[in-house]
Amino acid sequence: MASLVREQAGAADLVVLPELWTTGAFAYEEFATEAEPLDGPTCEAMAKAASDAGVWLHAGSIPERDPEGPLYNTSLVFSPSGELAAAYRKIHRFGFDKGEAVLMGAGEDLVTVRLPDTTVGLGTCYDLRFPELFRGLVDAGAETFVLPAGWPERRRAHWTLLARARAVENQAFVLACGTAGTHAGVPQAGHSIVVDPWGEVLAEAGPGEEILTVDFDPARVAATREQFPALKDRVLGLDRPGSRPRYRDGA
Ligand SMILES: NC(=O)CCC(=O)C(=O)O
Repeated sequence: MASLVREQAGAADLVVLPELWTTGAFAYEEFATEAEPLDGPTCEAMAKAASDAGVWLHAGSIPERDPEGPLYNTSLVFSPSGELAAAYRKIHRFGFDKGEAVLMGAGEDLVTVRLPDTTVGLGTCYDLRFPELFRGLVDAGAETFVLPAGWPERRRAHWTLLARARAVENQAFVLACGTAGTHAGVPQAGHSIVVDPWGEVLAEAGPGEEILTVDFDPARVAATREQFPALKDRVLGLDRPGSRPRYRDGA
């Protein structure tokens, strides 16, 4: 993975990797054996790859071992000088009563990170189904969402639909990077996708392993929000701390 990142030197400003690529999102038995702390060998290698390539690197997520807590599914962002600029512990764990949902702890913090031209809000895979997370990230200043995933092929229609929905409703870019191949018997969707703030798909990968390259202008977020200021018309603020929605039955 580090050599693939290094190949982007001079070609990309930001490189994005998928979810749990050291194990596979469905290789549950490997989470504990492969988990490592945020100063472990994978983070070290990714920090070095980012600085060697001189790129911002969203290094996807890894199983994080917190010496004082449970495992977490943690996404990592490194600056071009190899600093860990952000770590996001996945809030919505997938699996219902098994897998990640029982093997990992839930993150509690919404995380944004300022890149030179855009503020990035972080989400991971299953998080894509929870619009309130992304609205919270918008309230924290996010203009671009970066979302590593290990999304199964059998729900690929949801992947595309939800990536576009999160882009349209938040008037933000969505950069969603998915694993390809088959992990622990689960065929992966691939189809990494980049959606613009109007909901149009700027680029989409195929089902296999691929490097998807896209040029986008972060200034389009402010322009879209100004030209079609729907975000200003939010009324209920159900997701705002202290808000008091009123519910009543019938007339
Ligand atoms: N790794 C995941 O979070 C999988 C999510 C998924 O399969 C779904 O939302 O569907």
